[in-house]
Amino acid sequence: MSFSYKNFSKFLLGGLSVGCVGGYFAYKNQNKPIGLNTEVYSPFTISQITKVTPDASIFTLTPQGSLENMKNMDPISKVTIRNPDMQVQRPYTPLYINEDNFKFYIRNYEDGPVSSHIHSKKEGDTVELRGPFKTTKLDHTKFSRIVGVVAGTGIAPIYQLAQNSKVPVDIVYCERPGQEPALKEQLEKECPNVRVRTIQDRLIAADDILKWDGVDVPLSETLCIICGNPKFVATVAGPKAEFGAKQGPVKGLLEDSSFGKVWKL
Ligand SMILES: Cc1cc2nc3c(=O)[nH]c(=O)nc-3n(C[C@H](O)[C@H](O)[C@H](O)COP(=O)(O)OP(=O)(O)OC[C@H]3O[C@@H](n4cnc5c(N)ncnc54)[C@H](O)[C@@H]3O)c2cc1C
Repeated sequence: MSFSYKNFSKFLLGGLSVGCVGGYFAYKNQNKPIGLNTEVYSPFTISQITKVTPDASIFTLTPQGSLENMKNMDPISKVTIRNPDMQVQRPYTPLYINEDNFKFYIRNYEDGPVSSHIHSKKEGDTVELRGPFKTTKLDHTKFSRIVGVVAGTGIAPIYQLAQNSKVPVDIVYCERPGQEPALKEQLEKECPNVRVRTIQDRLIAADDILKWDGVDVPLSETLCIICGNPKFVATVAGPKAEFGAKQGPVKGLLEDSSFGKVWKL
């Protein structure tokens, strides 16, 4: 078979087209952000901001790159968000995992470099995320009931866990007087296994955590998770050890409780 000039031109043209199309996609992919990953920060668009309290909002963040690492996450997972101007990062807990976007409940601290950075943004703006990371090595699946003792945005990790747990979850939710216990009704509506007890106008007591009606799971099979600022955690279960992820001994209100495990987040 002779290979004419005409055939050769067709061959060359075909090759060039394939090369161009391949090159275009390679170029396009090269410029597309890689999506959520643990190594580098990746851009997310703020697709919605919903004000929940005067100083806290729910931010819906949509990845500008691949959705791949948004799936198959285990509770409790977190990501870090950074303020690129100051090179400061902080952990945040998505309320829902394994979705196409993240919803975060974030409180604004005026002197806080990362929370104020996020709150300075408007819908359509970009923030940078890295993750996902496991928040704790605790295996919650070993327990037949979970009690969450939370303050303020400490509701976020328990919210995520409750969404992904089939066992009963009883939550003691402490908020400042006059401050709306955000997400309470939403959580109870979405999760029939969840009950929320709110404490706003007084200090939390041991009975608030221990005494619930209609419980048939012994405390020895119950996991108690505490999440809030360090002072709150110390009041309920004693301070966490200062270095590393060490729990420190159980003190405070739960010192004499017989929970199967007490875990400070
Ligand atoms: C595992 C994990 C998950 C978290 N998830 C969330 C989340 O989903 N939503 C959320 O809003 N926050 C969450 N946080 C807290 C968050 O990481 C930051 O600490 C918080 O947003 C403040 O960061 P910042 O850089 O703005 O201020 P910082 O520089 O950290 O602090 C600024 C000021 O605010 C005070 N402050 C900071 N945090 C608290 C607090 N919790 N209570 C009282 N005073 C405080 C500090 O004492 C300081 O005066 C989480 C923390 C951890 C460890």
